Amino acid sequence: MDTILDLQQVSKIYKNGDRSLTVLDNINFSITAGSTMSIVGPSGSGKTTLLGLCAGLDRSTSGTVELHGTRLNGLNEDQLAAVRNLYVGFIFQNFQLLPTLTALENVMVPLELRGEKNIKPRALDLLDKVGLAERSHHYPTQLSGGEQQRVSLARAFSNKPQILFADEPTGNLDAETSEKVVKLLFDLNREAGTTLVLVTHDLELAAKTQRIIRIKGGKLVE
Ligand SMILES: Nc1ncnc2c1ncn2[C@@H]1O[C@H](COP(=O)(O)OP(=O)(O)OP(=O)(O)O)[C@@H](O)[C@H]1O
Repeated sequence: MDTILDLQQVSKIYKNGDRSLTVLDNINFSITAGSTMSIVGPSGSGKTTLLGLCAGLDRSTSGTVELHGTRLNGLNEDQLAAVRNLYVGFIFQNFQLLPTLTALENVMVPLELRGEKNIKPRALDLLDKVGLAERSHHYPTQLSGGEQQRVSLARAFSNKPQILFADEPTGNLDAETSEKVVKLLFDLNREAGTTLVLVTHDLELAAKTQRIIRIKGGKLVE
């Protein structure tokens, strides 16, 4: 089986003046391509930080992170962004849609960044997939939390990611919308073979993934 993500002795220390906070302490794990995994643990235990390091959004203080065979340590910002554009989708806890762009334009951004052509119909297709084609011209503030989350999913899908990281994908959603979003995520895994890595407090959702790792006090307890 191919490994898509490998972490060796990864630590993260935040420095604030002369104070330092060790958030992650010697984390080791790897993920098989096409599999599903959840990261669980108490609030403040470092789950979001870990997800950011895995996705190349942030850098570890020590240790190595290898994504799709590329060692992220040592890459400059442009190289990191290129790796993210090629392989990674990310769904943020608070959606992080661009407020001055419509739903459609938000979904078009990764396609533009990849230099692809004929992107409008493709972005519309993706919005249709998440049930929002009719709201494509709405701005984020005109959409409910669940709708914004689905735009954020469509945007992440538009990258055709090899690996999708989702931080609390159901955190702000009602039960019905949450079910729809979870179905979309697992459909993507089944149909496109996208590796899923979820951070969640929802143990029912975590139990749907093939593997669960627990972070506690910055350490991994599997
Ligand atoms: N940029 C930063 N600078 C300094 N400290 C940070 C930074 N980002 C996170 N932290 C601290 O790191 C710790 C872990 O935060 P993180 O968001 O990774 O935890 P979490 O497990 O995802 O929490 P939650 O479940 O509440 O979202 C917290 O104590 C947080 O205050």
